[in-house]
Amino acid sequence: METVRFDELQLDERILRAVADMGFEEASPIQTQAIPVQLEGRDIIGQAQTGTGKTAAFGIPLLQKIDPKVKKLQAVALCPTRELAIQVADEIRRLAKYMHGVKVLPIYGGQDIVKQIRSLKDGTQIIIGTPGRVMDHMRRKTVKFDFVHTVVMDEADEMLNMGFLEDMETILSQLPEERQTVMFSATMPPAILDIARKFQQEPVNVKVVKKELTVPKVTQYYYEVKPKSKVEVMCRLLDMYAPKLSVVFCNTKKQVDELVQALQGRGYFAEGLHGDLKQIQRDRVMNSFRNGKTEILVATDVAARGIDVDDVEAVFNYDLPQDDEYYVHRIGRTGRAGREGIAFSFVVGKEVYKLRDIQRYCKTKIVPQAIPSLNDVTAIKVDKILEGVAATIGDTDLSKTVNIIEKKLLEEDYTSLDLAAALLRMMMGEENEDIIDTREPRSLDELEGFGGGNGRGRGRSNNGGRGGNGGRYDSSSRDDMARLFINIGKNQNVKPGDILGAIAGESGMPGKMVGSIDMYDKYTFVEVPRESADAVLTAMKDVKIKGKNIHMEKANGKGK
Ligand SMILES: Nc1ncnc2c1ncn2[C@@H]1O[C@H](COP(=O)(O)OP(=O)(O)OP(=O)(O)O)[C@@H](O)[C@H]1O
Ligand SMILES: [Mg+2]
Repeated sequence: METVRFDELQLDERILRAVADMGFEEASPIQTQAIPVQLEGRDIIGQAQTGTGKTAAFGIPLLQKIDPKVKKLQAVALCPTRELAIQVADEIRRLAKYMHGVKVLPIYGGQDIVKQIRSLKDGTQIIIGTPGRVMDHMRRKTVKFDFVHTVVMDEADEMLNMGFLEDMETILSQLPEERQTVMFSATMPPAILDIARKFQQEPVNVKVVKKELTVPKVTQYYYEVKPKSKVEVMCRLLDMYAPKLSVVFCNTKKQVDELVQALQGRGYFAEGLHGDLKQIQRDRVMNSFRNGKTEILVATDVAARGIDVDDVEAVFNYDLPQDDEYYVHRIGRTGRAGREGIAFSFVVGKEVYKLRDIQRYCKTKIVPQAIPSLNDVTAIKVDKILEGVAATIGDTDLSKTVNIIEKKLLEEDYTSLDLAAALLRMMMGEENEDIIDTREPRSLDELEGFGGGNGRGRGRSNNGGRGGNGGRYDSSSRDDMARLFINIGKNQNVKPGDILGAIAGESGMPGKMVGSIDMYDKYTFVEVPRESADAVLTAMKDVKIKGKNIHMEKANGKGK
């Protein structure tokens, strides 16, 4: 991918200086392509892989348009989470370092609103906020949009997922019509196009995602585990790979709390982050993680999007994410700005099929790994202890200790070798029997059928762990299936059965021919045999489901 130097982008000299201070040498591909488009004033939909500098890709042109002398709100950026609002505000502040008189303010719920109002009055030109809090200020008339010329939606698709659609619509409808509207994310599901159509004018699509949605420098492994052994497996991996910082994703707040307890109990520096914590606690945890005191951040998906912490070397999917997109964002917390990273996913039983779907969606390779055996972990531990021994011999005066040992050896009838071995044994901890199955799992590419099966199904030769209950998932192999998009989902109270029923009823195709039905909040993907896809689309043209007129189209790789 062709990139340019920042000084080739016709940027304000003050921004160039700030960019140099930040240590950026070249513009990243998304920056190279998206900055000129925005400088022209065009609306834009920007898609690029995680950690490739989308913040500066919108932050730089936004700043270039700010007039520091005008002490009025000029630009609004919306983000899905508080942590992200703070981070984006920090990055824009760094970029604005030499633009004296530019004030950037993050605004989010849980923060003292009176203080916020005071700061807003103080000539703030740029706010970075969560939609809810921005709405709040709008209603109180403590923000005025008359001079706003730029609005950014960072992680626009996530704001939709979180149900911010109405808030976003209200905010956007209150902004001056003459404005630039900018959207960025690493994933752009079809639903986002509705927003674009509504609020943007002839947007330019800038897409620099390559073949795969995930970053190539992130090695992706998965482990087939039993629910009971997850904690143990995680600790083994933490010990084996010793990542500087890790982010661990769980699907529920309760699981986050439980895992944090388990890890702390085993002596790891772990802290939890989720939506039930008070803002002050969330800030404390994030700060402690950013400065390395907390080595393991255990979080729900609040930390999946946008969060940028330099030394995150590993991401764990302790629970597999519900949606394919989340996998991309979660593992994107490592391998940022060209660094390397490693991602570990745990699958229990038939979740392996879900992971196969994720692999297809990301167009990447998620490689099966055997769980490290206790012997593996012990070997690593021993190596580390012995490295420590060598270091101590190298730089400590041991003469007094040697005296103690010499004396002891004269009194006892064991050798110095026995003594060293005993000390090592004591440092290694108890020797337990390894109760975890540490054989290598099957590769995702070798799986047959559609899942719904009965657990792990080890045998490679017999039946490959497939469902085997005559269910509809068994009818064909997935490559024969076409994926269709429907613009309704869980939020409309629609169940998979409603969609299945409508398709079977309208097209006359037997329900069991329908493959997987993936429901999201606002849309659904259905698989039907490829040769029947057109007939289904025609049959479903003027159909209502649950009283709603639906629209169906081929997914064309969207969403998968
Ligand atoms: N041109 C550049 N050269 C080097 N580093 C850069 C450059 N642009 C941005 N960075 C750094 O790269 C890191 C990732 O950037 P950023 O957070 O903007 O990624 P992103 O594309 O928004 O990722 P995500 O999809 O996860 O939100 C940041 O630490 C940022 O400061
Ligand atoms: Mg980002």
